[in-house]
Amino acid sequence: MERDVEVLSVPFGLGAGVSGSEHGPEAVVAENLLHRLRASGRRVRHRIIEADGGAVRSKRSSAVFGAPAPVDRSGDSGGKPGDAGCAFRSGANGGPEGMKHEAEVLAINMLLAKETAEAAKQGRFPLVIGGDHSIAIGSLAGLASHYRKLGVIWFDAHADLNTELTSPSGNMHGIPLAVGLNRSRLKLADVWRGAMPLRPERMAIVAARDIDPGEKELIREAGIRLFAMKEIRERGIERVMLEALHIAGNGADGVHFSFDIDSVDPLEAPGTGTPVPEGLTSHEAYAAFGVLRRAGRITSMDAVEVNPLLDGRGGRTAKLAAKLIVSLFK
Ligand SMILES: NC(=[NH2+])NCCC[C@H](N)C(=O)O
Ligand SMILES: [Mn+2]
Ligand SMILES: [Mn+2]
Repeated sequence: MERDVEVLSVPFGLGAGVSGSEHGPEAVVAENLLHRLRASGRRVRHRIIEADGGAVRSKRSSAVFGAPAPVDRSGDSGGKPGDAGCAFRSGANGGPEGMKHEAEVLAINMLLAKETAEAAKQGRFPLVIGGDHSIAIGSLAGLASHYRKLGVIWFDAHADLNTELTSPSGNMHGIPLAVGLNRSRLKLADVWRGAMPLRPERMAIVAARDIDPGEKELIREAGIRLFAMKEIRERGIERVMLEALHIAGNGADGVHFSFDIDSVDPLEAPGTGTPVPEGLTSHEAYAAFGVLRRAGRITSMDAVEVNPLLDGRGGRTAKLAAKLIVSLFK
């Protein structure tokens, strides 16, 4: 039986270094998303998850902490230790480890975790539309309380495996997968009680090509399977996806698909805050989604990091994201 879809819009962007991803859900849903999902024969329900009546979404650090506005880091993958930008690490903008907007990220994710846990429990398919990728913390926390053996397929130009100690940027969207593994100071169960930490053996990262030193070390040490662009080009995305499914689905009672739009090449998906060249073509992305749809193993999904403010006129990145999402269901 096809599951009903619970679309959870999360207009939250404070986990990213640049603003705009908080407008992602509106732009993606505006592409007739709900109607197109219903046309796939599913029952679809849509809810918007906001902390603080939504006030938090527009507040950046100056307003929240009374501290100076963040300096321009010219994309948040910069700021290697020793850079001037690293003043952030101990600056007034972050928490104890220099992470930015940690309290807001925790608050929104506690709300979201409740929703993904409840939807999964009711047998629905939680489809979380972000927002920056820090909201995957809440998705994972809720899902990992219902599914005791959750597998994860992580589509991303990045590994999102930094911890509060290794993050070069202080941006919370760089750490969600480390939180899922309970490798960070913030633990999955702090977000939603009863959440089981993810197992690295049931994790596959696809299309990552901008990985920080601390993340590389964690990938190596934990033995996480990473499908780099080189391997994708050599073997083809279909074969890679079958193996990714095999890994994530191994003994799993649920498989979460976390889709960061920056996995796709910026030539085709420019509307995102941390673009990295040499990514997937849209054709490869469709092929990947096709493999996932046919396998029928995916039980929940995030679609994150669409930034309409960087998308130019026409909103091609939001359009692509919506089309890809729909292709997972029909
Ligand atoms: N979800 C994302 N787009 N994450 C980008 C992370 C970039 C970089 N690795 C950092 O930790 O800041
Ligand atoms: Mn990401
Ligand atoms: Mn990314």
